[in-house]
Amino acid sequence: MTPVLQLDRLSWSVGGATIINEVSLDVGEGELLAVIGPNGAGKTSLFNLISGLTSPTGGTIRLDGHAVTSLPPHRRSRRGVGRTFQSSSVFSTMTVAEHVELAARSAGVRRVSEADVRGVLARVRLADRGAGLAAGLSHGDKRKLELAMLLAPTLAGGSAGARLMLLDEPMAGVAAEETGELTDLIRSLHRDEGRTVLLVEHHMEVVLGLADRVAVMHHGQLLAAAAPAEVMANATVQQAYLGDEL
Ligand SMILES: Nc1ncnc2c1ncn2[C@@H]1O[C@H](COP(=O)(O)OP(=O)(O)OP(=O)(O)O)[C@@H](O)[C@H]1O
Repeated sequence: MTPVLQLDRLSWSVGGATIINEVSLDVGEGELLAVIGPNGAGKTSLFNLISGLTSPTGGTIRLDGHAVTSLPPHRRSRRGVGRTFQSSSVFSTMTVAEHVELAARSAGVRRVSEADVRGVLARVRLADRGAGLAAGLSHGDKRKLELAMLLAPTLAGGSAGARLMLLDEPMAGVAAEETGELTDLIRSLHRDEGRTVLLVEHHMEVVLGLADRVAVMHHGQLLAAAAPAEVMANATVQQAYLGDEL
């Protein structure tokens, strides 16, 4: 089967520095791949390249076998690439439901009913929070809202929403007691709905609890991509972490 995502010698240099250095990686349909690595390894930069926020200076990106290397972010989003960011990005003056509606409309959905919005919010366990301001949500619930926004294109029979979800540190800023539920939610989007997930995460218990495979970045290079246990036992990976005193 053609991988959902294929990176071939992907590189990105800026101001004379090579930030991403010839990364080649295939991600299969329905796979949950965690991307780990010390601070500054290039994880977010890799997400920026895959989502189209930045353009590579070398190599290619394929989605479902088709080159998307030079497509702008909104065209990739229409092909099912959805992304969340390291810091949660909600609008303080908008309600929770309005966020979902906005995400649906910007994905081209014309008619958005209250029931549709409630359905998406229920999917992320925020069913009773729609009328409240997003600013009033806990960090964990803001993260759930961001996931709801990735699912929003499903409204009114639109597309299936993000099939390839790029989640950049979804546990950042989330209270310890909320991480379990958020982890369950990500697992269910992956296992129950078959969505392909790339996850950048520093919490190793979350990575080990979720990932089918772990990719390790270091100084812009891909050190390893393998089953979690294999990666943890890899001497080069251990050296990369110890060397950076993580
Ligand atoms: N636009 C840019 N211009 C110059 N350097 C950049 C730019 N974006 C990122 N970098 C540098 O590239 C390197 C990788 O950054 P990136 O944010 O991708 O790392 P990361 O692995 O996501 O780190 P963290 O775990 O701290 O979030 C860092 O040294 C960063 O300073």
